[in-house]
Amino acid sequence: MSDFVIEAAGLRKEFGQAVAVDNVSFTLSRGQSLAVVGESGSGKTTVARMLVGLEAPSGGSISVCGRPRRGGRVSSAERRRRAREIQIVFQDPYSSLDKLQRIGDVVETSLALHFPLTPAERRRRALELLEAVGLAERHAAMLPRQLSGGQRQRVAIARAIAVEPEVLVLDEAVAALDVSIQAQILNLLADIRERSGISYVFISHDLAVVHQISDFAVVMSGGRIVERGDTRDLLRDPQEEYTQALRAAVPRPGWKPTRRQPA
Ligand SMILES: Nc1ncnc2c1ncn2[C@@H]1O[C@H](COP(=O)(O)OP(=O)(O)OP(=O)(O)O)[C@@H](O)[C@H]1O
Repeated sequence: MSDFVIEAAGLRKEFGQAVAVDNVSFTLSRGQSLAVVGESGSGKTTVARMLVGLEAPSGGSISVCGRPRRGGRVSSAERRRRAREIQIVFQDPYSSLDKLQRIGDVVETSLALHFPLTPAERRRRALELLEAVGLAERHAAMLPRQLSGGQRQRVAIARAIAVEPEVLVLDEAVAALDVSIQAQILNLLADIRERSGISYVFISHDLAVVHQISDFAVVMSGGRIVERGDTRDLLRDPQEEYTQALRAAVPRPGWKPTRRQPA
């Protein structure tokens, strides 16, 4: 069996006349964390959406866990199987959480789709998962609007890891959070990876964040990969002007964070 959990080869996506992604190839090994980095409009989100099947490639191929992903209609059993392989967490979990669904039920619904558990077992597992992302039992009874942006992002992560996927794609998953909350979520993700051996594809425009979470990075500009390598090397010694410019935006010691708008 292939050691790669993701093999993307020659990926391309056209929207009408516009080419959003052009000849993008990379692999991800089990337990690794790969960053896809680039400025706004570089094609990162389109790559993420193709990986999880939300967008069909115009060209190229994607294999997840050694199985080629083909477009077209898929059975619900196949959809469930794919969900066990790869999950995604978006920038703003609020829009992907049902506003009327209590937090405990969000996680339980995810479990119910994938595991034959009794209601009591499911409840227990949901509480364990919430605890694993730093939420308490009392949060289970709350609605999304009663939580902070950082707490909502924890719920989205709990819902995704409930499925025990091989790969988690995080699309600007900490971009809307305060710097201190970002750090908490990044630590949480690092813990989860260490405990479970999950692999990450971490999509971000922010090299400072990427530095903390990924082993390898690909740098995208205008839909193409312009540079790739070990994240530390890329940050220390970027070869491409574009990467150098991205790096220039990384905070240095003494830099004072400006508060971002909460999600
Ligand atoms: N559904 C769509 N229809 C038409 N054009 C699209 C669509 N989705 C993305 N694009 C275009 O494809 C290009 C890449 O967009 P994409 O969202 O992948 O970039 P990005 O690097 O993730 O940027 P951002 O961080 O701002 O989302 C952009 O020019 C965008 O306008």
